[in-house]
Amino acid sequence: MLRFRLLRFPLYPSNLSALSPKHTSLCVISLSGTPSTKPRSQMGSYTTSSRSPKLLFRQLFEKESSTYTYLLADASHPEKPALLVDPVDRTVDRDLSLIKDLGLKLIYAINTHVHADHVTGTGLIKTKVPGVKSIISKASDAKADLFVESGDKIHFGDLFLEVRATPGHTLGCVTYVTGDGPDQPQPRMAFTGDALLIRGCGRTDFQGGSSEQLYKSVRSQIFSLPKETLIYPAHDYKGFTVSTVEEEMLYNPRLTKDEINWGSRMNNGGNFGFTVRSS
Ligand SMILES: N[C@@H](CCC(=O)N[C@@H](CSS)C(=O)NCC(=O)O)C(=O)O
Repeated sequence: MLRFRLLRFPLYPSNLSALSPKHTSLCVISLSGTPSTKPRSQMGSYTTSSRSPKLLFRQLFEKESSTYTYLLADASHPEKPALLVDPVDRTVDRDLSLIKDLGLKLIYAINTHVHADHVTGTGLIKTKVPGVKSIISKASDAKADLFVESGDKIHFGDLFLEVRATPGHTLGCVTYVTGDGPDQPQPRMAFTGDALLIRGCGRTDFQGGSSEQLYKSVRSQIFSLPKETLIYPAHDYKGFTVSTVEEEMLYNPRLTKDEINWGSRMNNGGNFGFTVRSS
């Protein structure tokens, strides 16, 4: 069975021994407090669903790791080609059953990064659905059938995802963004993995993590998208499902900080308006 290399980290906090020495002194951050002082009237009134005559879209949740898996398909294409973003092994049967019910043809199982908190369902899917190709970034140094890098496009029917490199949580993190064009979903949708979470971001204390890189990635590759772009993260721990670029630019308590304040605070568990627990 095909598995990515770094995958079987036990859940926190017992995984610390599996990580590099730098992790053991790291703080665990939990959220509290008000994220922003900016008035809500600054924000446009954007929809939180995407419109496309072609796209079939489902957001699926795995509760033990609080992970979102996303199903996208071109429902107007005769073969209804589909892909899964960040499938989890525990929920593969559920996801494949849904795909069968909807009459879709799964062609790709793709990952935004090598997940430290759960096992990707990609390998299991490949044993259950012959012909499915796994995809991950070249920079992740993981195993897969196909490797992508910034600027690549992943086509499914008439639709496609664009690849944007967003390292920082891990070296190989990428964000997949729905295409820009007449037949593509509007607003665009960004599957940000752990680079950008709703009102948060991925931790940077894992091997290959870099707070400086994460800050630059989010600013240059995600916040540069149209403001109405929908943000779909790989995890949510607070019950959120979707956000927009504009909402996160205004209210994300971490990414609204300037760069100088960001780096040292992220690395040292400093005050982002969060309660910080040192381990
Ligand atoms: N903060 C989470 C704990 C789980 C966790 O650390 N999740 C990772 C993504 S999976 S590797 C993460 O980056 N979380 C963001 C963070 O700020 O910790 C929780 O609240 O349960």
